[in-house]
Formats: sequence, structure tokens, C-alpha cells
Amino acid sequence: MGTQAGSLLKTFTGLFTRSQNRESHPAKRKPGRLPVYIITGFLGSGKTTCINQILNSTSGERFGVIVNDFGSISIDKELINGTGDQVIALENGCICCSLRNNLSEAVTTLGDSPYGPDILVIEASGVADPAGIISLLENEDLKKRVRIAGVICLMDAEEISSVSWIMSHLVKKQIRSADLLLLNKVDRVSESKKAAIRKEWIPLDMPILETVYAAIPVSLILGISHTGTSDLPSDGEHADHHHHEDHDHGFSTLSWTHNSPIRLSCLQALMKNLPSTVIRAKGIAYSSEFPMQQIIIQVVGKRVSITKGQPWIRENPSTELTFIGVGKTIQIGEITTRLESCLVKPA
Ligand SMILES: Nc1nc2c(ncn2[C@@H]2O[C@H](COP(=O)(O)OP(=O)(O)OP(=O)(O)O)[C@@H](O)[C@H]2O)c(=O)[nH]1
Repeated sequence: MGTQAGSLLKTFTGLFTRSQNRESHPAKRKPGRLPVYIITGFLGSGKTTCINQILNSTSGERFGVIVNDFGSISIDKELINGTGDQVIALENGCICCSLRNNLSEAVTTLGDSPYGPDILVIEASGVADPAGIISLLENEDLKKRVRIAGVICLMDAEEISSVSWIMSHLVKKQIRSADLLLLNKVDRVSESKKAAIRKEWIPLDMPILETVYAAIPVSLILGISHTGTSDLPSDGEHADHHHHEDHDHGFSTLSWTHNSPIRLSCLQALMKNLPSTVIRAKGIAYSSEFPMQQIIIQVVGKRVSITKGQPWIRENPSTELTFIGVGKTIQIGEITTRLESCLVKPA
């Protein structure tokens, strides 16, 4: 496991500006297998934020992105700062198991696309075991075209201590798969909490950086060397079996869309009082208060963030929300009823 970062512990807080010359970059791919970076980490740890940092960098590289939402609607596609030909979204399942074929197709499609990325970045869903993705990319068909250049795992410094036993098993798998760990959201925790996390979660030999909003120089990511991890299952079918089990028994989702405007104050109150089984919610709201622009909803654990996003581009805006919970049910009926009560009814 080697990286330019070594095991340096450092905090980067700078935000990067959007690439200025992406359009003028010629569509010419570098020779050889396409390097792929896998971004993993538990729900809400900052994977999408990390990918936006990469896309906003001025490194001059041409990035293709595959995002995976566990829920049946793709929220991440809306939240990624990439263009349509640059991003493929896979939803309603996990690319480490049920969507493996879709991932394989997406890698091939992006690799062969006229856009011609130099580098592919894959955002795993927060409940993915990266072993399934790694084994897929290393299978006979894909390994002729792509090589795994690095696996980066984001850890949510604020939430990691609250994960249940069943979730901690998955988080440990994500950590063990990584070539570089990012202990993210360190703006939310004290020095003593960081020390406790390092002691409990981080193997001594693992390179780790502390980050705020996943801000690290792209050159550092590109400097990672992927060495693989000996204790990850390499057999795709074997990995598949376990992933299905994890997903069926561990998590459930609710995806909800509606094209009537929704009252933001009501939605905010709802998000602040979700059933305790819900550990992640996110989406875009079409609000009655700000009908001209998207409202970004983010809930990680008990922390709720509601911010203004881009102006609506599509003609028929709608609210699209995904909720992820532990267990077989996340009180879908109750959440749906409460969401419907927030809608502005036609007069
Ligand atoms: N305070 C703080 N918030 C952060 C930081 N990084 C990310 N966030 C916020 O955490 C929330 C979740 O971030 P995402 O990047 O969407 O997380 P994710 O891992 O892609 O989430 P999933 O794909 O749903 O698993 C968003 O509201 C981010 O703005 C950080 O370093 N500090």
C-alpha cells in the first residue's frame, strides 16, 4: 500500500475552482488501460463531495464519472458537477452486486465514448462492499481495458462512532479495501474524538489524511498506487453472495417523487424528525417558497442541511427524495403520509 501521502496526517480546507479548460482539452485518450479510481465510504461520508472536488480541480485531466445510488432514483447525478456525456448514473441497487452487469456496461460505454476520459472515477453507493467492484474490474473482460489505479475510502468523523454492529462490519470492509483513507468532516469533531477514531477504526499501516469537505489536491489522488488487499474475496460469485445478504438484511430504501410544490418549512420539520431507523436522506426539492431554483436536502444521521442549488433547467420541476434506513422497513407509510401533507394542494 503506497502513496505520495505516506501516512502523513494533514488537513486540507481549500476549495478548488472549476476546471477552466475542460472544453478546450482535446478528446484524445492516453495510450494504455484506462485508470479507474474507486471512491467508497459509508452513507453520507462525503463521496459525492470528493468527486466534485476532483471535477472542479484544474488538473487538466479529463474525468469520466460513474455514480451509484442505492435508491431507485439517482440523486447523485443531479449533485455531481459534471456534464451529461461525462457522467453515468446507475440506480436502484448496488454496483457491487445486483448492478454488476450495468457497471461493466457503463465502464465500457464511458471508456469508448467520444468524450474520451483520461481517468474514470467510480462512486460506490454508501452500502457497497468494494470487493465486488474490485473483482468485477479485475475480471478477464474488463482488465484488458481498465486498471484499478486507487481505492479511496471516506470516513465520516462525525458519524462513524454511531454505526451499529452490522453496519460497522461493512464500514470495516470499506476501510480495508482502501489505498488511501480520508477522515472527512474533521471540522465537526474534537481532537480527542479524532484520536479515538484512529485508535478504534484505522489499521496502523494505512495512509490517512484528515479532510474538510473532502478537499485534497488531485495530484495526491493521482499519486496513489493500488496494491490490492489480500483478505478481500477475489471470486465474484462468492462476493456476490455476501453482498446480497448484507443488502437484504441490512438496509431498505424509500424513493419519493412529486411534481406539486412542497412547503420547505414543513419538509424541514419532517427531516428533523425522521424515524430513528432512517440514517440517510437526500434529494432535490421543488419548493413553494423558492420555485425557481432547486433546493438540496441532505440528512446524515441527525444532521439536516437544506441549501439553495442551481436554477431549474427542466420544464417540469419535481421533488425527488431518497431515504435509506436500517432494517427491513423504514416506516414508508408514515414518511409518505407526512411528505404528502407538506405538498401545496391546488386551490
Ligand atoms: N461539515 C461538513 N460537511 C460535509 C463534509 N463533507 C461533506 N459534507 C456534507 O455531508 C453531506 C453528505 O455528503 P455527500 O458528499 O453527499 O456524501 P456521500 O458519501 O456522497 O453520500 P451517499 O452517496 O448518500 O452515501 C452533504 O451535506 C455534504 O455537504 C465536511 O467535511 N464537513
